[in-house]
Amino acid sequence: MADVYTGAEPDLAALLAARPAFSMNVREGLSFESVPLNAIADQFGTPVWVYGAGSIRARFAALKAAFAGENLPVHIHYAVKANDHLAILSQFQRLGAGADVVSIGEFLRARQAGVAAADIVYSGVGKSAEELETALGQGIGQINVESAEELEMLSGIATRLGVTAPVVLRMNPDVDAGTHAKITTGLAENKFGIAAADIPALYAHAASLPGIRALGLALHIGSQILSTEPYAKAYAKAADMVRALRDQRLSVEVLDLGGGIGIGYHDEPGMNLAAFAATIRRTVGDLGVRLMVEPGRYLVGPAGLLLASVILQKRTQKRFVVLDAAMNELMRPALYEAWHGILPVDPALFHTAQTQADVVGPICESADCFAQDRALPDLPPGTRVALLDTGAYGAVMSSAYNARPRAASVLVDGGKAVLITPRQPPQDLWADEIVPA
Ligand SMILES: Cc1ncc(COP(=O)(O)O)c(C=O)c1O
Ligand SMILES: N[C@@H](CCCC[NH3+])C(=O)O
Repeated sequence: MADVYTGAEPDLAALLAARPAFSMNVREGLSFESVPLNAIADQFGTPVWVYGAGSIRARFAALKAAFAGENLPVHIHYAVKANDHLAILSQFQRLGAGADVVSIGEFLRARQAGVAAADIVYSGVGKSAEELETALGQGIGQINVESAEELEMLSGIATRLGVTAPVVLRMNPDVDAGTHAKITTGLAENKFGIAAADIPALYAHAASLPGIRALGLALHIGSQILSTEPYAKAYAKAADMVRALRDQRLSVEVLDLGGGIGIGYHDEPGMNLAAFAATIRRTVGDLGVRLMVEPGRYLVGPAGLLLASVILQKRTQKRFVVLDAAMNELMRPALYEAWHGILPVDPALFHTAQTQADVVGPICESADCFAQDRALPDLPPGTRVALLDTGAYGAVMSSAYNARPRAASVLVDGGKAVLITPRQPPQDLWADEIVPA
């Protein structure tokens, strides 16, 4: 194994060691699921999103195994918002996952990828009448209602269509998920869900409304949750609510436990899946309800990377590494000050002395910065870097800001890379714009 690379600086080596889908070879450089990233960049150009089907399968299997370890029949609904590419959705469809959607666009994407309407759950604080009508018309499996107003609207639409809407009420448990303020959803001050105090009366009302079948409760307290503690608190409140509803002789068949399972981006450990499953069993395992979860980030975050090339390095008061990828591709650092690992693809670069650098894109915003004061080797123009753990909330949040066309994406499976989105020709950016005469 003489050509396996072992000489990286500690931080780079630790990033690599913690990610089994990556390997470093002195001849081929950094590979992802056995495909050299330089070969992908040579063939498809940069910036390019790279997703790994093997990683997706392994992560789905690990989550299923954790539930099986607790003897818990929990159905997994993949949260489409994390990565809505049809190639990714069809991976989950083949694995037997349902889908969790928050717009009719996501619903139609999941349908297009072959997910049965009955296996789709629809959440969101502002579903339009048109969206609800389409979802009901296609026989959606579950609508997670987030307000009394939405419930009335849905009852009217379902009655008009002559169908029964399968409804779950989303309870806001007022629990702090201990995550970034912009991605916490289960506090009373957040816009999501229905206050716990209002649930009993609204559930009883739902059970009596025409066109509505009240199936149960849902909750989702936030994203990138790293400890089981907030889950334990929220799920205990949900269990109390199920019992209270049953005491009122209301039928509760479903409990949707939401998503939010966190991953390790830097040196923090990701969620312990066994502990998560044990928390579910302990808090809601004996309710005799159909349990479901809606993870997104956990399933796809580490299964993707953004591959970029260095345009140039410049030095003012500071050292800047300017990439051909920018905040329009990956918004998380600008939006949440999120930390993403950055690995050089060329093994020779691992040897060179590291100095502090800001890694930035070409966009005219100082927020267009992927990393500040990051210890990195010299990165000459044309060399490639991988921005790690960007399979979730990466491409889905990208924009065309600064008239930057959409980057290509590639799916790696069985040691082969296949193009799944071509790079957008720049002229497509204005192809559907109308200039009045
Ligand atoms: C209702 C709902 N379900 C599931 C998810 C998926 O979250 P995550 O990607 O953190 O698992 C979200 C996003 O936070 C959500 O709002
Ligand atoms: N977009 C967020 C997660 C939001 C989850 C959706 N409710 C992120 O990148 O971390």
